Order: sequence, then C-alpha cells, then structure tokens
Amino acid sequence: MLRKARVFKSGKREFECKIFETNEMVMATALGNLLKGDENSIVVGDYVMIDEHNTIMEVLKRTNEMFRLIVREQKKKVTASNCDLMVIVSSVSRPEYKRGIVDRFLVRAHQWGIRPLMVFNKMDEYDSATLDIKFEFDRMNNLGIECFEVSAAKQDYKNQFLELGLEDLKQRLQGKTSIFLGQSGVGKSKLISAASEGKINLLSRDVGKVGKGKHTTTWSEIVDCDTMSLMDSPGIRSFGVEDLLEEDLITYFPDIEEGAVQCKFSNCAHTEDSPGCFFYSKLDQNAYETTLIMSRLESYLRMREEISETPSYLKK
Ligand SMILES: Nc1nc2c(ncn2[C@@H]2O[C@H](COP(=O)(O)OP(=O)(O)OP(=O)(O)O)[C@@H](O)[C@H]2O)c(=O)[nH]1
Ligand SMILES: [Zn+2]
Repeated sequence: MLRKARVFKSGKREFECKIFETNEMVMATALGNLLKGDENSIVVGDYVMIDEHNTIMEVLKRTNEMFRLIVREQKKKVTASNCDLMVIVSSVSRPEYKRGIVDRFLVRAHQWGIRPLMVFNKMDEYDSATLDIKFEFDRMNNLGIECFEVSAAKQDYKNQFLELGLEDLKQRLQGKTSIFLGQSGVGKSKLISAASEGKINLLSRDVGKVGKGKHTTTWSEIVDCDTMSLMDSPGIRSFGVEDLLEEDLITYFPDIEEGAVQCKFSNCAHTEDSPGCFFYSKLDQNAYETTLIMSRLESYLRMREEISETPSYLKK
C-alpha cells in the first residue's frame, strides 16, 4: 500500500520523508526513473507516494517551485517546492531598511508563485527620523502585500503604525509552509522563534560564520512544529537577480509594466529625458502616489541594469 509523505530533507539518493498519517520520519530511496540523473527530480517540499519498503514511487504535482535559471544550459535548477508563504523580514533600525532588497525578494516571490508577506522587525528601535514606515507600508500595500509591525526581541510590543502585528503574523503562518528571507541580522531567527512560541529555536542550532565575520544561521530544509513549518534550501536566500532574463523582469513588476506599456516607445529607458515616457510625462511628479511608483521604478531599473550587464555565458 502506498503512503503519502513529504520530503523534509533531500540527499543525492536518500530522502528524509515525513509520513502523513503517522507523522513518522523515514529514510526513503527513490525509483531510479524518478532521479534520471537529474538532481532536480526530487526536492525538499515535494509530496510523494512511498511503498512499504520506503521507496518513493511517485512525486505528486507541485503547486510551485523555487528555482534559479541556468541560462547557459537553458535549464532551471529547482531547489524546493510547495512553499505557501515567503516572509520577507526587514529591520527598521540596524541593519537599515533596504527597499531594493525587499523588491528583489518580491521578484522571486512572483517568479516562483509564492505569496509574499512583509515584516517590519525591530520596531522597538523605530525612529521616524531615519525611516518613514508609512511610506514603505504604502509601497507594499499598493502591491497587495500584507505588512506586519513587530519586535521579535520585545514580544509584548504593540503595533501602533500598522494594522497587523505579531499575533496576526502567527495566525497567517498557522498550518502553512513558509520561508523567511531577509538580509543578515534583520532578526529572522529571532522572529521564527517568536512566531513559533519558542518551539523552533534556530538560535541554538548550527550557527556558522560565513562571509565577513557575520553570523548566518543555517538549518536544513524543513523544520516544523505543531503550528508552522519552515523551509530553507541552499542558494534560495541570495538576492542577486542576474539569472533572470531581461524580457521577463518586467512581468515580475506588474505595477511598472502597467505604466511602461503607456510609454511612447516600447524600448523606453524610463529616464527623465526619455521622450514620451509615461512615468515622467504623465505623472504628477509632486504627488505622493508618484513617489511610491518612482521608487519601484528605481528598483526595476537597477535590476534591469544588473541583468543586462551580466553576459549570458556567465549566467549559470
Ligand atoms: N532590538 C531588537 N533587536 C532584535 C530584534 N530581533 C532581532 N534582534 C537582534 O538582532 C540580531 C540579529 O538577529 P538574528 O535573529 O540572529 O538575525 P538573522 O536575520 O537570523 O541573521 P542571520 O542569521 O545572519 O541571517 C540579534 O542580536 C538579535 O537579538 C528586535 O525585534 N529588536
Ligand atoms: Zn518610459
């Protein structure tokens, strides 16, 4: 009899799977034709059917995939699947809020088909002189993204600028598989601990030193508790976008695309001196709404430049 299970951890030939009915973890192997020498064939997050010998017989259809494009080989490398939510974590104090990074994660959320949520963390240290949270909220709200105002360190912090706080975030995560993304130091680990009421404690897990002496917490694949599941996969947290195709980028910026189709020329550079540019000739440059969209345009143009500067033979 086949049992439904989910891949929690994937190796080259062995997969740690959680059986649905019993919640039991088993090590499974896979039918050769499911692997086909292609490492994309079974990934973390996959729902699978396994037999009584713990052999994976079938991979069920994915609702979404997290991947990078390998332009040179015209392939995509899938690293995880079936993720419900992308929780974009930012800090309002230190490290300072980086709009450009948030927009990069939004591009991925769009590309991968994962619903993004936005968390403004470290609100206990919020200083309106250095950041206008209302502006950042409006930017996200225009895109239909829910925003949460929290302090992972001071969990009794009460949200005062935005409608939603930590309790609302916990509710959204209930029963869902989420991935937490954000720059190093924004408080992902602490937030995960707060959101799971201490049930998932990454702070006590592997803490490795990576890069410039910064701590980067790593955990493997899926970790879950009775309220939420977390997913992680190598490479998924990088915010470079150089693997994207230039012509695809705009489709991940629906708000910019809507304006860009109204520019006089289809190859408009969207700069102040571009003739007939919708953004500069049709919008009231003093209007608040315009400043919101222009800040999105800035992100778009920066990413477009980054993509076009990467020669395709380097896109691996
Ligand atoms: N004041 C304040 N400090 C916080 C808050 N959340 C996290 N911190 C602190 O910020 C630092 C970084 O928090 P982490 O949870 O390790 O951040 P991270 O995003 O997981 O960082 P990486 O593991 O490097 O990716 C720690 O010193 C935390 O105690 C908060 O809400 N308020
Ligand atoms: Zn234009």
